[in-house]
Amino acid sequence: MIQTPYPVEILTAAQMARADSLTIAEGVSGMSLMEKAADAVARAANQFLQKSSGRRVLVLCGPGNNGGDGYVAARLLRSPRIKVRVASLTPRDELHGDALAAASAWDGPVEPTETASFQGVDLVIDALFGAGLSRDIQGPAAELIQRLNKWRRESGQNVIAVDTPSGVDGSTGAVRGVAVEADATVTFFRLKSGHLLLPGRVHCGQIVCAHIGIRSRVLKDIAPNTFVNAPGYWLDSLPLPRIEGHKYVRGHAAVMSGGPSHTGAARLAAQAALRAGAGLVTLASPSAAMAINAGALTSVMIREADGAAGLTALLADPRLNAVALGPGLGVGPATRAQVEAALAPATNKRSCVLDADALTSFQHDPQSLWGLIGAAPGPVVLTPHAGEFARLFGAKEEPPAEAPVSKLERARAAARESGAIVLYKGPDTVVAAPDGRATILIEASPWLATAGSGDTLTGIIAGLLAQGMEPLTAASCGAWMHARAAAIFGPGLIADDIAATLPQVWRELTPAPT
Ligand SMILES: NC(=O)C1=CN([C@@H]2O[C@H](COP(=O)(O)OP(=O)(O)OC[C@H]3O[C@@H](n4cnc5c(N)ncnc54)[C@H](O)[C@@H]3O)[C@@H](O)[C@H]2O)[C@@H](O)CC1
Ligand SMILES: [K+]
Repeated sequence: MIQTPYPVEILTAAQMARADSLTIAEGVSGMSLMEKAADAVARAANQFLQKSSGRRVLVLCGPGNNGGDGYVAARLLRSPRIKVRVASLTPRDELHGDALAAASAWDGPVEPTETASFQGVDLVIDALFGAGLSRDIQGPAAELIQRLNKWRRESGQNVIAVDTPSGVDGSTGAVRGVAVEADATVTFFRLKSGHLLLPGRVHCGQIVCAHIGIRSRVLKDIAPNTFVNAPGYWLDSLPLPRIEGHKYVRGHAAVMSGGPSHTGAARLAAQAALRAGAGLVTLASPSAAMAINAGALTSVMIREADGAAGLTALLADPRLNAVALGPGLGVGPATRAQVEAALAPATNKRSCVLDADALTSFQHDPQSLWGLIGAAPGPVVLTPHAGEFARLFGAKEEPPAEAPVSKLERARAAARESGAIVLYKGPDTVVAAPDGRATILIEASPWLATAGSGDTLTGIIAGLLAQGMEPLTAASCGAWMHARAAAIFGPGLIADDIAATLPQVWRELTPAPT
């Protein structure tokens, strides 16, 4: 069974500060948290040093408690075998609180960072800035980070970041001016959104989440609403077929096909819906494309459905409980009419996934789509990529550096505005619900950037919705399965391979028969 290496909740910097203060209020000292945090950093450093047979460590300390972690890690790491140097951005007499206490407990020399040399260093610990980063990095700190990144690239040696790579905003993943490129990042208690959102994620390298004595029960007070999109979040609600079940219990999904020269996208989606576990999948095909579609299908059923009227007639069957449309449909009024048919009020609950052309067809009038979603007979999932997202929700200009708005918050706002589950695609796919809950995908594969990959994702989600999975979980699980299949298949992947690899993903997720 696949294990998620991280706890499921994701915190903002403010929520993490609250977790700290609730813990301190329970009687745990800030210094004890710092000692444990530094111990986790020292352990990670030791692992790197063992692998590289390195012995010389340089710890770069900043002005706050992140720097404090650095001083403690330096003290814990130093041994007859391991030589540790400390360089600080700030003179010791300008430090306060736990950081000052940590610096005072370090009895070795402290160099100014301006003149600190990387010559002969095997490993650098970046303890410059963590959760307290509050503005763009400039001046001597920026020059130091540039020098560090250059040294890392040229020497091939490793960098471990404490809490976040300095310069990465822990909540948004944005680079504030310049940011450390790390091989590993050791964070504490829970991941922060900036660890998973781009570009922060790329700066983090491998992420370690260490226990430092903060109890999980503080989360009751904090009530986080962002989660790691990995099996830990949705495994319990994964629909599994039952021995006494039959195909109708597993739901019936419909996918609308485009015209004769645009049929492939819908077939990819339909195939993926079946592989995602829907009991039955029907491809709704315009009459002019029937021969082409029928000749290319086996387990997917086919029904003639011309335009919106044809779709309405098909959906009169109450057993069709999930419908997907968009891939290959074309942008324009005909597609808008089909979306209206799919979202038309009905007595049976029917989920709907809208992708690609079904979204772009509403680019000049998104309000009318929000109206349809509000009246729809069941949950609606929108799956825009960055371009479609900008067309539907406004191309929000890159935010000013003072207040970066993350992909996570943009997806959340979009879900609130549209009333739908919004799956904002990318290597850091975010899925957000109108009630504020959101997930960030942890599984990623560069091989997913291939034609038809999005059509497959649409189908997987439709297949999971057909089986009755709650929509935020269905969209999240769909995105994860899609990325996991691509990661398993790897080099040479084309969209057809994603559905073909889903059985392997299912095997990883389901308990072995006993
Ligand atoms: N009790 C706690 O709160 C714990 C905190 N821990 C560590 O403490 C860190 C947070 O500590 P702090 O809140 O002191 O914050 P930081 O140490 O991340 O940074 C705050 C300091 O950096 C300065 N600063 C912010 N942005 C700057 C910029 N762009 N250029 C130059 N200076 C800048 C601030 O003025 C302040 O002096 C965490 O990241 C973690 O490493 C850990 O020790 C675990 C326990
Ligand atoms: K750091």
